[in-house]
Formats: sequence, C-alpha cells, structure tokens
Amino acid sequence: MPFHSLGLPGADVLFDPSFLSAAEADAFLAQLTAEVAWEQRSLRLFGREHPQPRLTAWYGDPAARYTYSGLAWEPRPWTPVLRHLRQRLAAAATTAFNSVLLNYYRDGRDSMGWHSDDEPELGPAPTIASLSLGATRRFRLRPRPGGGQNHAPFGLDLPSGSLLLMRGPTQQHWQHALPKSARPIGPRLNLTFRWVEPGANGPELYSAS
Ligand SMILES: O=C(O)CCC(=O)C(=O)O
Ligand SMILES: [Fe+2]
Repeated sequence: MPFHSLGLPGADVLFDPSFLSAAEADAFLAQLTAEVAWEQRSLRLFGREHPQPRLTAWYGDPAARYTYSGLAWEPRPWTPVLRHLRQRLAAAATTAFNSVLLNYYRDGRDSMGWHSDDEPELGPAPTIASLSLGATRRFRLRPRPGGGQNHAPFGLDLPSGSLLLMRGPTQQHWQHALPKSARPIGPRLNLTFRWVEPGANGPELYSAS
C-alpha cells in the first residue's frame, strides 16, 4: 500500500498501514525477538537509576555513535535481517540509514514518554523510518510545548507491518510518545531507522592524528 500524509501542520508524517504482509511481519517479529541483543538500560537522573520501561538495542555502521536520553550508544554490527530491513526501508523512504534503534515493549506497561528525536547528530530535519511488529499500540503526536503550533494531540494506531515516516520539520515542531495501556496487550517491537552524522559523537574521532 502507498504512503498517505497525516496532514499535520508544521510536520511531514507519512504512513503506510501495511508496508509488510502479515506473514512477513510475523516472521520478522519472531526472528528479531529471538536474535536481537535486547537490554534494559537505565537513565541516571539526580544520582538515581531509572530503568527504561522497555528493552532496547542499537545496531548500525561503526561510525554511527549516538547519545539518546543521556545514554551513549555504541552500535552493534548489522545482522542479515536488519541489513535486509534497512535496505527495504531506505528504498521506501528514498534516503539512506546508517543505524537503527530497536524498542521492545513487552506488554502494556512498557512505554516511551514524550520526546522529539532532535539530538544534534540527527541533523535539523531528520528522516526517521519507524517499523512496527506485533501488538498494535497507539502512537501519539502533539505540538511541541512553546513551539507555536496550535493543534490538538493526534493518535494513530500502529499495526504490525506498518511503516511511519517522520521527515522535514516534524521533530522541530512536534513531540511523540507511546503511552502505557491498561488493557492486556501482547509484545510489540518497533524499529526506527536513522541517519546519524558520522563522527558527531566521540571526541576521539576529532583528536585522532
Ligand atoms: O515505539 C514507537 O513507535 C516509537 C519509538 C520512538 O519514538 C523512538 O524510538 O524514538
Ligand atoms: Fe522517537
């Protein structure tokens, strides 16, 4: 199915609810659940450790170092299935990706809070390709507080095999989140393919002789 635009002002968000067939989505869900090096990382805030309410993993080219929510990430090397998905999502998005952040929401208690993907190493207008596998969860978008956009929050169900593209000024003007759900809900994986400016992180790259 082709992409359609969500039509949000000051954003460029495109959605394809069935980018993958159901059979493909099931197969990728099983394989990635089993073979990705999932870990639960913690944020350190005012001297206290806060475990993230989900499991994560970061894969990519060696130069794609990344700092996310105050956590530094060294990419793991691409696996064949992640390389395959990168190639398909790059073709669909007509752009290149050098890394992928994977999130594993074990049940409705796992979540991601409000944020913009606006780390400097992503550049001012990043294209982020977000593939969902497994249980359908509700994705939320809202104007960035103080960002001058006057628009109601927006909710979108992300079914298995769907592909969401966030491009252009989206991260400058909007935030997004994946709220918890009180309903019993199965596991969901989300893969966000990104382009990280090589060398943007790690001062040793600059000081190397
Ligand atoms: O799980 C999702 O759909 C959102 C993930 C996300 O926003 C992120 O990884 O930055
Ligand atoms: Fe995000």
